[in-house]
Amino acid sequence: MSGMERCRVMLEAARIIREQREEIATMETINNGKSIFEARVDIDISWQCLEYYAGLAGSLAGEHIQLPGGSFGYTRREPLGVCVGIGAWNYPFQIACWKSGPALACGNAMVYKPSPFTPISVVRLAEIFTEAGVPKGLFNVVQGGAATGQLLCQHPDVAKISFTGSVPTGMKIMEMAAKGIKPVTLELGGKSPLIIFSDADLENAVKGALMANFLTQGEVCCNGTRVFVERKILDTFTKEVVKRTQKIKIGDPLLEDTRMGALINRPHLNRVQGFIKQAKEQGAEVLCGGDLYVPDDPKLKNGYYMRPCVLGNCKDDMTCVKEEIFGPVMAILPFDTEEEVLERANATKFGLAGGVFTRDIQKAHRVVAALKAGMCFINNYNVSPVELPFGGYKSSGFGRENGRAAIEYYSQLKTVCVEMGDVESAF
Ligand SMILES: NC(=O)c1ccc[n+]([C@@H]2O[C@H](COP(=O)([O-])OP(=O)(O)OC[C@H]3O[C@@H](n4cnc5c(N)ncnc54)[C@H](O)[C@@H]3O)[C@@H](O)[C@H]2O)c1
Ligand SMILES: O=CCc1c[nH]cn1
Repeated sequence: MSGMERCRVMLEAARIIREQREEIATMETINNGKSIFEARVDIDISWQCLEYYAGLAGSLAGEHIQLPGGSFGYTRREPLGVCVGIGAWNYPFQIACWKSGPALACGNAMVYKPSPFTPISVVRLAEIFTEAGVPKGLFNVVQGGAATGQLLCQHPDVAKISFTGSVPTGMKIMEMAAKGIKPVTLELGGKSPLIIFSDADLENAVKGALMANFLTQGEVCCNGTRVFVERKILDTFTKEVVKRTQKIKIGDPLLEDTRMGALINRPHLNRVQGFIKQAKEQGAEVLCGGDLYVPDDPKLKNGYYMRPCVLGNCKDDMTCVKEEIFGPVMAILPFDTEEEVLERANATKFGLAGGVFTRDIQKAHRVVAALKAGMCFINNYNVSPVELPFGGYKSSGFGRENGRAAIEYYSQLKTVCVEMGDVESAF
């Protein structure tokens, strides 16, 4: 298909998703456990992603380069072939759109493997693509776990792998990709810093800290889980954060007013609880939450719910400050100077995201320029406009999703050199 033809099909897929927003959001809530309120936002970002790449599909082009003597060259932007997408369980539908959007826009096929913990909604995406006119077999869903993922990565017909998941799995994927000389995009974990200066708008900074930590039960890769607060406002900020955290409505994720649903599964809930226990042993203070939550509704009593947790008295060398918890656990850390906080913010193996709240615009830009992270926020956190590239530095991975940048990762450039004169032979 031409770019414009692909554009039309993708726009139709985006339209169907938009039309079926409620049904898909409900499916995603059941799939993952996140609140319906949030699932709707995920679905909106998903159709916006397909719309965005539909828009780019028609304008993909190479360039013409004039050479001496009337000769010239040109480049063609060509698809890679069959791309494999492997997704995590926290944003099942959205991750599949972030991968399939640019992949299909560039003319590739995709075989997608969702996490076995959230197998459902991606199947609906495949059906929607077919309804929209995507040729049969162009977007395929294969269910399974690690073994299936390995088979896909090692398959000789696979041209590219795009992976979203943990750092340890990312390493394995990269090894397999290396053996097949396959390009790979790795969207991995994080332990991102959020820096709150004393001149920040306190109301926005508090809202930002909650957005940075408690969406999707805290199971968000780019969460700003290390909240550095300038000492002058530590007490006021902490009190306000704790007050609002305690008000978060936990429970049945399908209810309209629920803002925090259930964690993904029992082992993960136990793991998160283990981090909190260890934090206490290492001297952190639980300022609120951290315990299990049992909803009144008897049918939910065995659900994987916990109260969102704010940890005070944290030190940089504590496990809860160094490791990705991937649950609703915020660590608050005081700081005194810009120089000091930057050094501490960057002292991590991860580099996915970072944020700063301040009214001083020069300071804001200076700080984000110094942060070693791929996705930085000024005076907000965890918004995901599809127009902006997203991806990590350091162990958080490489390659970018979203924005024009993703086109580079789903296409290859062919150069054609055209001679308009005679061959000047050396022989
Ligand atoms: N950077 C991002 O955009 C982003 C987004 C969401 C989640 N994440 C990260 O994902 C992690 C949580 O997700 P998870 O627990 O599903 O991660 P995971 O690494 O356990 O699994 C991710 C996917 O990889 C598959 N997989 C597991 N082992 C494999 C192997 N050996 N070969 C091929 N595939 C394999 C899984 O079945 C799943 O589909 C967190 O670390 C989080 O930060 C990152
Ligand atoms: O979990 C990390 C951020 C994200 C959201 N959608 C896809 N990735």
